[in-house]
Amino acid sequence: MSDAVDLLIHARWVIPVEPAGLTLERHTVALCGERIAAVLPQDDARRRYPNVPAVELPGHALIPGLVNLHTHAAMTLMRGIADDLPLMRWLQEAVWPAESRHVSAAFVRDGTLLAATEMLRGGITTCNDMYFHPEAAADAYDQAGMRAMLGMVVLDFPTPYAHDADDYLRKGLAVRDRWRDHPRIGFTLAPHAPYTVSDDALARIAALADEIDVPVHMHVHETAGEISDALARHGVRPLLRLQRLGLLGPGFIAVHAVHADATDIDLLARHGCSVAHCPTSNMKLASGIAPVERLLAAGINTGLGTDGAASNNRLDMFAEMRQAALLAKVASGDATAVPAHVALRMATLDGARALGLGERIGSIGAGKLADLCAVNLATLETQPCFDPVSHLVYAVGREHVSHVWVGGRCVLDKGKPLLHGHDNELLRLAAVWQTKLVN
Ligand SMILES: CSC[C@H]1O[C@@H](n2cnc3c(O)ncnc32)[C@H](O)[C@@H]1O
Ligand SMILES: [Zn+2]
Repeated sequence: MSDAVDLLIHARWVIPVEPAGLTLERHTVALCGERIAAVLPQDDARRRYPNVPAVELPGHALIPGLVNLHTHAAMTLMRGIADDLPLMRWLQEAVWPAESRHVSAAFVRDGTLLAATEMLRGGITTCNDMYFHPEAAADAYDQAGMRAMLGMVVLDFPTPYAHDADDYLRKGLAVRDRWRDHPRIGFTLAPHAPYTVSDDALARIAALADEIDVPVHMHVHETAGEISDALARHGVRPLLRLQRLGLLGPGFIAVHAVHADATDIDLLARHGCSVAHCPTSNMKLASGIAPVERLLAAGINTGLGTDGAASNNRLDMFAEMRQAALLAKVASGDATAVPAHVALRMATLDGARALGLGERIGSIGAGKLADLCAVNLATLETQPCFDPVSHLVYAVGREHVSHVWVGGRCVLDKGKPLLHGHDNELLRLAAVWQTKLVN
């Protein structure tokens, strides 16, 4: 065990996520810089490190920082502009027109700062973001102190951000070059969806993903219409088309996978792909229910995502854990489907693994980065507490999050943000954009 320790976090419960099902009572997580040096019983820690600064969490559960495996962060500025519509009407009648009028680097920077603040307050320390102007999003995550994977997005149609697939790729790669050595910012290739990107561009993205070794982040099989349109246009289901174009592999993150039949599940499993399950967005857009228990049974790594704030409308991974656990039971008719500890693993380690970060984040153990979230379980609505994992998934909300660390740096202290934007400034920015969007 390392003796170079600079912070002790004494918690009533430490839930490391790995090994599965373990809850450590009255344990301490000892930090050294950005990493976890040790996890040990509190009495031992107090004896061994009497002079090291300590944070006391006497009624709290300490869990790995939550990993939001799919979002469009800057869409916080469009929260509530188009509710109660199905996906294609939502995109074509409301969201894409609004994006073509308003999205700019400034929009993305401000919207992402708002999103990062919301996410960090809710215990999310890493997100997988897919949106225009990743250079502006990178600035926001840098300022907020959050970890993020940014999509080098590709669409076949022009937007104010880029005019064709080549232009999207060139811009994305230039941003990646500029942020290459940042400790908290990484990149994915992010073709939007099978119905918005051509075979030619997809084949180039597949080759590029291999060459530069980045994950591929893509909406896939979100609606029944996507499947029937693909059958009419290409003669095959979208996932089979993607496989033929060389896109499927361990770095492929299939977002939604709502309409995944046995052949699709077999394809995803055989290629070691991951799925980003977004239960709230899928319910709100009436896209359907992803077959999560069958994905898990097939051994497919499945994380959780919020999607953007215009289709959820919260960036709240406690809500997603609860929805994922409940929806799996309804869909399968089996109350044992997605138990609480599985929902927590999906929201942490499985998300980290999908992003290729499973060795660095997603669980609490010596050597891992200290991305941590403390949840206050000493409240009236969480008494009595027989099992903290049960409360984390079924009883608490994000308002119970008290402390958050990203890479050993405290970004939320007793509910107070330390680094990210000041509330007044964020409120002012949101008001400015609201005025612009209604005009
Ligand atoms: C290329 S930037 C991302 C692009 O995706 C749009 N979007 C947001 N949510 C969804 C969804 O659930 N399915 C498909 N597309 C979605 C977003 O508005 C941007 O245009
Ligand atoms: Zn999405």
